[in-house]
Amino acid sequence: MRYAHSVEAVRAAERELMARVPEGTLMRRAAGGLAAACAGMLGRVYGRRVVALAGSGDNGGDALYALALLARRGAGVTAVLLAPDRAHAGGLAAVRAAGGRVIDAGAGGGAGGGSDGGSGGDAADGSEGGAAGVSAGDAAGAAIARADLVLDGIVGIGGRGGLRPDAVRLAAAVRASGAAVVAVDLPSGVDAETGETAGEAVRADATVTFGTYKPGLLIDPAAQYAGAPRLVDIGIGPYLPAPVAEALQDADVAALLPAPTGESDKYRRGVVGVVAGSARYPGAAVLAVSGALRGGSGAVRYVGSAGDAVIARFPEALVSAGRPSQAGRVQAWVAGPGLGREEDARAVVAEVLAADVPVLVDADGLAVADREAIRARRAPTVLTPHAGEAAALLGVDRADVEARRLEHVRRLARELDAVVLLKGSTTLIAAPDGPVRINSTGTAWLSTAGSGDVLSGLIGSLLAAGLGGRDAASVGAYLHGLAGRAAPVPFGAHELADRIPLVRPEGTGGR
Ligand SMILES: NC(=O)C1=CN([C@@H]2O[C@H](COP(=O)(O)OP(=O)(O)OC[C@H]3O[C@@H](n4cnc5c(N)ncnc54)[C@H](OP(=O)(O)O)[C@@H]3O)[C@@H](O)[C@H]2O)[C@@H](O)CC1
Ligand SMILES: Nc1ncnc2c1ncn2[C@@H]1O[C@H](COP(=O)(O)OP(=O)(O)O)[C@@H](O)[C@H]1O
Ligand SMILES: [K+]
Repeated sequence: MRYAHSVEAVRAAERELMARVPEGTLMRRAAGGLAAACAGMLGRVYGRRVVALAGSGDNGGDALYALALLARRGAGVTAVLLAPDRAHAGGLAAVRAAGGRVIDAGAGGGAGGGSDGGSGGDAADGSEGGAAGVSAGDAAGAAIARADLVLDGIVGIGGRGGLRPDAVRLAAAVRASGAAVVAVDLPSGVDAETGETAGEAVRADATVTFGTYKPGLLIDPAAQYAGAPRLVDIGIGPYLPAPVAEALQDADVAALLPAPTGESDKYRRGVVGVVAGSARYPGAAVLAVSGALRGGSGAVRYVGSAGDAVIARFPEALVSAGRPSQAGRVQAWVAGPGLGREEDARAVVAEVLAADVPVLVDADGLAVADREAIRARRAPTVLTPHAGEAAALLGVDRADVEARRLEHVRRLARELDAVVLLKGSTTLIAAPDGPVRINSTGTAWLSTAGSGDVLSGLIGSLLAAGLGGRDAASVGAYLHGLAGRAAPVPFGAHELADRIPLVRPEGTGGR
């Protein structure tokens, strides 16, 4: 599991630990881990050109100390200072002592700002290159253009608002160069708490973060800027409170996935009931059933008007045309995909919500479900809106939900006293309490008609197999995302379910 904590929690834990260890210990640990990660990315350190962009805070300090460590291993290093007067004194001294070159980001030419600290060797010599989008006289731009690796230490968890003009210019130069980019703690310009970006931000290939993940590293759009996130343990773990967000990894999913045992029969494995499709949208029924058949429950019961289409595609489905309450044994229901919003749809959704078993409501089901009926339920309830559906449920604009997804998914979960899975490029899963689960296994190719129907069937099947609401929703989103990545592109939603067995993490399968 990846755990993420708020900036406030990180700062408090840092204070607790700092009171117990010699001064500078945490930054030394952070910089050591950072330098090791950079060395790993470079492969060979000796003779490579490394540039650190250093802001005036501790984030810049981390970058400078790491740069000094790389210089000691033979890299030619250049520190680009955004605020030379306020640069981290210890970090700067370390770079100078290691023979690194120091330049001022704002200087118009040469090794400007009077802070030239000597050359770190041939590889870092400051000849002025012609970087794309960077003026020929710009020493910082030239160093960035020639770099093998750039460390982004402009700003970390102390960042406020969008990047300032100097930083914006450097972020653009970094993007134009072919250098690998490692963000220090966070890509500069992204919001640590929410994953929002205000204007320009640094685009990293990897982010080395300290102590714990920050929610913004795991949530889009910031997650797209972070590249591969890596955690360096600096010892604050024992002082951190419960996380605000978390993300399942393969091992967590493998441990949660249901698999039959010697004593299993189809009823013990769980029967999932699917109420979906209509004369107008029979395909939604087929797609939801396709997902349900791949979740690991023992049987799929379809109830509705699209039984012929379902059975033609999936002969193993148990099909009936009557009411959900007369359909026979069901351990969890999925209601809503393609159901329409007529009176009849309202009635069957109400019937399903009245059942004392786990229920997932999606799509049209969300439009016709009675809020009080949802709130009154005792068995787990999972709602799976996309941003537009969540906006309708909350009575806000879709754009508001999209801009502040974390806030809105939490609010909806509390208002409806249910597990809410908010779909999108990163999928967020919130229960009324506890950490929000973040899933980013998906791909933009999943934005294809009907892919949400497959997801709802899959999650319903996991509910029927016995997973709780939060686990079923997050495991379902995880597998659905991986299935999208495994499918040849472009794909149709009907191709997704067959990929699910191929992407189940190792260690499961019940064999
Ligand atoms: N917590 C921990 O456990 C540990 C934390 N560690 C490290 O400390 C980092 C936090 O350091 P921090 O508190 O000094 O803040 P930081 O991120 O450097 O930013 C402040 C500076 O940025 C500036 N600035 C602000 N906004 C800006 C913008 N939009 N665009 C441009 N500039 C902007 C702001 O300028 P000012 O407003 O003062 O003019 C100020 O100078 C953390 O991320 C981690 O790397 C590790 O060493 C080990 C343990
Ligand atoms: N850009 C994206 N990146 C990753 N996944 C996405 C992206 N856009 C949509 N998805 C996923 O695709 C699915 C779309 O579901 P939904 O909006 O309900 O579509 P439909 O109603 O057509 O089935 C969701 O699982 C969602 O998280
Ligand atoms: K940074």
